[in-house]
Amino acid sequence: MPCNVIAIANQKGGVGKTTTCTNLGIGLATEGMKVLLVDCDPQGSLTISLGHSQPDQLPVTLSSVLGKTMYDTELSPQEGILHHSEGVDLMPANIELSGLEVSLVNVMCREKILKQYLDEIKSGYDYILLDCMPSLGMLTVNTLAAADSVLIPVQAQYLSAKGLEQLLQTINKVRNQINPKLKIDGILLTMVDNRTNDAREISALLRETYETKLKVFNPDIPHSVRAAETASYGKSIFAHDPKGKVAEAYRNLTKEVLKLETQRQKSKSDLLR
Ligand SMILES: Nc1ncnc2c1ncn2[C@@H]1O[C@H](COP(=O)(O)OP(=O)(O)OP(=O)(O)O)[C@@H](O)[C@H]1O
Repeated sequence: MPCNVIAIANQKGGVGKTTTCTNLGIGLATEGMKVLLVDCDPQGSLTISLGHSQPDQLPVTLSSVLGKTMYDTELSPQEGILHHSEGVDLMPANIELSGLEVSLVNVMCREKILKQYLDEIKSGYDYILLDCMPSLGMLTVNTLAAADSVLIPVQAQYLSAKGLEQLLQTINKVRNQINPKLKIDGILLTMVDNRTNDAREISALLRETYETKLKVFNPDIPHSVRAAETASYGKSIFAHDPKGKVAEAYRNLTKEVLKLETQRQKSKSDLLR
């Protein structure tokens, strides 16, 4: 199976990108996939969520390996990659990534530095998930240029829905100018509290607005205090609350994502016939 690179993106902060990256990644690893999670956010939330509470003390991070890629310095394939007890690999990040984003501006092929790096290591993985930062800057453009597809977590709130249009425009631009094969896997509604009318209405509105053009994953990810706790324990929802509704929702998402790949492989082989 070829490696699938999925960017988990939304320029709005706090919508569940890191939580989705962690739980989808560990979900895929539980299904036997070889998975690398890449923290593409200088806040280092994914790195912290996977148990590295002091990302600034890590000797090698995404900024170091991208720096080496930029200046054609030799890089060993496993350099800086950490292993998590639940079966996924992690390329961590810390605040140094902000500095790297600034220096990207003066580099040739600046949109494709992350892609160049991933092309070197992707043969060892079935899935690489990119946890994007909450912006549409050069790092996010790098993730979209490197990805085969984008998965968009959206919190069921009015303002999240507005920001989605901007993100879809950026994805279109990247598709037209840099990465014509970029697909959208779908929108994932997160932190849905079905006890409130507001959340139910917005959730229904988002489905109504986008379901004709894009996949909206079913079911939503419910809101749960247990899910909010996982980052501080450095583990997934499957380890922290295996029988809870959020674990079940992320298990379903994992199955949906695997199904998408099977469908793509099938349509490719149908085309070749
Ligand atoms: N299903 C959920 N129920 C309750 N809280 C959640 C859920 N999913 C995520 N959270 C919490 O919401 C907050 C934001 O989630 P997360 O960090 O995954 O978002 P993000 O989009 O990656 O944020 P940023 O844009 O800052 O990187 C975190 O405190 C997280 O623990």
